[in-house]
Amino acid sequence: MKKGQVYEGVIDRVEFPNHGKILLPEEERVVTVKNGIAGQRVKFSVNKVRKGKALGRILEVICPSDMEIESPCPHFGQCGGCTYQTLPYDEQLKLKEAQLKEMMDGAVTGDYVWEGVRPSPLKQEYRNKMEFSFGDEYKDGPLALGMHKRGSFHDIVNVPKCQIVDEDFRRVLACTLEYARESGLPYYHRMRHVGFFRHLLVRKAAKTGEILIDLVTTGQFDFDKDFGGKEWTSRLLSLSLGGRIVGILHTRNDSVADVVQDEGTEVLYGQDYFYEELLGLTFKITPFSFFQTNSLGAEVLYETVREYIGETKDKVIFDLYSGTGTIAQILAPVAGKVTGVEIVKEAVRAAKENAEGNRLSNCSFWAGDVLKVIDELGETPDLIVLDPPRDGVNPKALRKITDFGVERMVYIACKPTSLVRDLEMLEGRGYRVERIRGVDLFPGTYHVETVVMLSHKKPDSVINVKVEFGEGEGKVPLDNIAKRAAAYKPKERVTYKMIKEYIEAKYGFKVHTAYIAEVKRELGLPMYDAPNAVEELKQPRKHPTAEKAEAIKEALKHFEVI
Ligand SMILES: C[S@@+](CC[C@H](N)C(=O)[O-])C[C@H]1O[C@@H](n2cnc3c(N)ncnc32)[C@H](O)[C@@H]1O
Repeated sequence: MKKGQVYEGVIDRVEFPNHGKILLPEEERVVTVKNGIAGQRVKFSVNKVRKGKALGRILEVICPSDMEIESPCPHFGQCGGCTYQTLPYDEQLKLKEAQLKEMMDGAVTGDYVWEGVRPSPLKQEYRNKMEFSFGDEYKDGPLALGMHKRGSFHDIVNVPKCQIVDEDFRRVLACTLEYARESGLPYYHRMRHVGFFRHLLVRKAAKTGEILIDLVTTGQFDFDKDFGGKEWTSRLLSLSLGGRIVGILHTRNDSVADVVQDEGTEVLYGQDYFYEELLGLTFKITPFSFFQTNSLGAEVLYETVREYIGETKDKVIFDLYSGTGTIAQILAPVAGKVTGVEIVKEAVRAAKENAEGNRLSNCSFWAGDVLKVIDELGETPDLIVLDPPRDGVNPKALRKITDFGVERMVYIACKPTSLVRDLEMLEGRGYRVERIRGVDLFPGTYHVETVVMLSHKKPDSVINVKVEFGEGEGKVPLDNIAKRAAAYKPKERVTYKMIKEYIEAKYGFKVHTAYIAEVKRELGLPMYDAPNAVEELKQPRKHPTAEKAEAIKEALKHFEVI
């Protein structure tokens, strides 16, 4: 088998997140392809070959799987947003259940109660937030506004009929694209760093119907004179929508990174926030703070948290990685006190305002990194809820969290592979997994939320053992203890900085963080995203030279990462 060769085969199964496995017995290989469905006969090309494994790319689906239906979305296949639009929803759930259960069975050592995956109340039109990108529809235009094409970091596909958002999103999208095309201004080219249009952020609350719209551009053209921001605003306001526009904003972003970054936001109409309701409470949401993107699904998720945390009367609860304070406020009415910790200041401000608005006086919120802030809180929790970003919890922070020794913890994970890593440490530190339930907040895609209830193991009985240390019969030599302690000492997390410094000292050249990330990704190692990255990273990946890739691998070996 060689790189570039084309084969045909049937996808045997799909492993999390979207890795289809094709068995080729004549080649004695399993080829992994992305975004397929079990049972599909596909034509694929081989991209990489390594020992018994190979990576391929689907070129064509020759015969669909028996399970498949016609996609409700006409953009499916071209658009990089969804993976499973042609799978009936109950099959999507079965797939997520099987994948999640397999991962959890592999990660948890004892018995636990597996509670399946709860469906999203809405299968389509469920998102309350969408971040559309500007680009070229074809190589030389015209201007497009939509999603990244599947497998591409550059090309944009227009998605006027996107099915995971409702008609209001589609109308705002169409109106903005039409107006942007009329203006004749260019989109911001991420490689050449020239141009104007970058992203369109649309948020709409499922319960209140309030809509917030934010156009993100560079400062390379004048927003009023060249683009005509006022005219765009009045066109939006004249749209006939099911919901109500409460704010239209313009955010300037001249940074090179291809994520939405706020370098100054101007309110063109109304206000720079909107309100959403969850489980009877009201939340003020600002443009850049985290809020679950499926409001009705979030209610199912938070109900699970409330059920898993158990008896909370008079208890002190820590809500770590608290975002706009949703979980803290949902638990506060039945708890003694809840303390939230969140790194984004804007989210913390919103959380405090929200708690006031919801008349909850037993919540407090602290801005900062969980790793540092929990040392400064000056209180000890009885129960802990953890809802970390995609990378999971920093191992040093997890150590401190487990040091509290609370009786029960609830861990919410949006990336099960990070959860698997953290469960190993939690079990190693005396926690036992009691219950696990998935909640599907992202129909049509491979993403799934996982909620885990953990309890601290308490001894059933205590036996007193007398041990004498020293040399001689019946005594335990002291150096044996030191050796065993060294073997159990947890490894320190290896940082990008350490790898860079090692390589510079040994090889005399510098390596970019993105190169290290690329090599780690290639090796299938866990990745640590930027804490505040907005959803998916859309920057083109950087590829190191062979020499640098080898140096990085050697450094990873040196630090015992591989
Ligand atoms: C998955 S969200 C959970 C938010 C919230 N629990 C909710 O349901 O809306 C994770 C949150 O962790 C925050 N975060 C990321 N790294 C952090 C850190 N080191 N310390 C504190 N918060 C962090 C992010 O800004 C984000 O708001």
